Amino acid sequence: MKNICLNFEKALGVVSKEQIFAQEATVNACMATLHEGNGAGNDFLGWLHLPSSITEAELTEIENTANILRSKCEVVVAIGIGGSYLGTRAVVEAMNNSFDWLHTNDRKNPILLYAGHNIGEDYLYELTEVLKGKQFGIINISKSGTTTEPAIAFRILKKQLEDAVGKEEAKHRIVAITDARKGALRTLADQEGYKTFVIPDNVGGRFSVLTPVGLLPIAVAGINIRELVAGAVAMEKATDQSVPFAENISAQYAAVRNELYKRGKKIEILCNFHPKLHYIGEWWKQLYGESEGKDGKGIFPAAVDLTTDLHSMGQWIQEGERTIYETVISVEKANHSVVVPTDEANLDGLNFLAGKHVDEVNKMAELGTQLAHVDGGVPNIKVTMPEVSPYYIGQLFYFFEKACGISGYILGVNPFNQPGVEAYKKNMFALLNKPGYEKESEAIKSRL
Ligand SMILES: O=P(O)(O)OC[C@H]1O[C@H](O)[C@H](O)[C@@H](O)[C@@H]1O
Repeated sequence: MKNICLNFEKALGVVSKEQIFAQEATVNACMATLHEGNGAGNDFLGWLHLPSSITEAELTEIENTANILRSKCEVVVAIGIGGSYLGTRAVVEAMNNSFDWLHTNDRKNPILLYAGHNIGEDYLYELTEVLKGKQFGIINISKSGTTTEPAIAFRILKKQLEDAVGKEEAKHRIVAITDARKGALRTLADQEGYKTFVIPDNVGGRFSVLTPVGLLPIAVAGINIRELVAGAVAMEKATDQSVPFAENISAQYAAVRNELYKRGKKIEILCNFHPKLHYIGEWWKQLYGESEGKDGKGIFPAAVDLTTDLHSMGQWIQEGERTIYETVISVEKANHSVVVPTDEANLDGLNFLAGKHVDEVNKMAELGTQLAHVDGGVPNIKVTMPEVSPYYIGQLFYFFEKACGISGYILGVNPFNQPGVEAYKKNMFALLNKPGYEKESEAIKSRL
């Protein structure tokens, strides 16, 4: 098996190779801080050796539970937000057929739907409507067990399920993934007798995709979680502390992005030329946004789908403020084959493409875009994955996680907390008159 690889040749100019390699000692020190566990947020380092510590028994238990849900349900709703949602969706959207829900006959896998990642009344109405008359189950995922969005969705869907199949059967169709001891979801799950999986204390939400948080719903969708984990294990080895800087892609990516940041490149745009990787970008935005955006610092993580967004954001990227750089996820080969047909009339003038694979056209768009953006003053980093498969997505996850830990330490922040997320929650509870928020309610209302 190959590994994903990193190429930053086209990021050079604003910063030189020598300047990047001059960071080797700093990067190695940050890597050591991670591995020795003596830096900020060191109680959240469970992800570091997570892939290689997943046991056969854990995988089997997850697969067995997935099989129960798969045998009982046409639809499974994964409830969760942020780290309890994005990794699953990233894998499922990348691996499932893009028109999955239209494949209604002889389905091998239940349809996976999502809830709890917004507070949309219309979304929840439409979801509850579509579930009427369907055999469905629920995976309720919340590390803290107290997050409002998933809690509201669960309250609604739990009732619907119990009304449809009775309380007893509902218990067999609900799985909770939460803290071992704390939180409202833990209390509820224990009281109701749901099957539960634990999110380890030392794994933060945005680093949790390779725990049952991601593995259970991904397995329910019929995707091979063993390959996903195997890919992550391979990358855990390839980016280990023992691997020198010159060969360590996570170390290099962390160094390059910080060197660009120091030189005024404040925004990183993760680009894909593969529409099915859209949610990889969403997952990556949470990983880097929550890890680095604090203390008045941090690269702003943005993401675009190309060529789609070349027809909307392309102008800005080419000629807007020169504070951006790009990291392109490049997929070497497509999983399927579609060839551009010949057309006798050739009214669209496309016969010069006849006989070519669509992916060949896409690759030239990718190359042309890279050169145009580099010419326009946008440094370009490339992460190449041989194909879109669970194995290489597993590699990609771990590659970005490891680089994120190192990068956060280079930046001088605690990459493993997210104190800023609480501000909106506090205001929302005050505005909603949550018991215990009386003072805050009074204060916030006087500002309206
Ligand atoms: O899994 P939960 O505890 O419900 O948290 C879900 C998400 O929401 C929080 O507000 C955090 O900002 C995220 O880091 C977390 O992934």
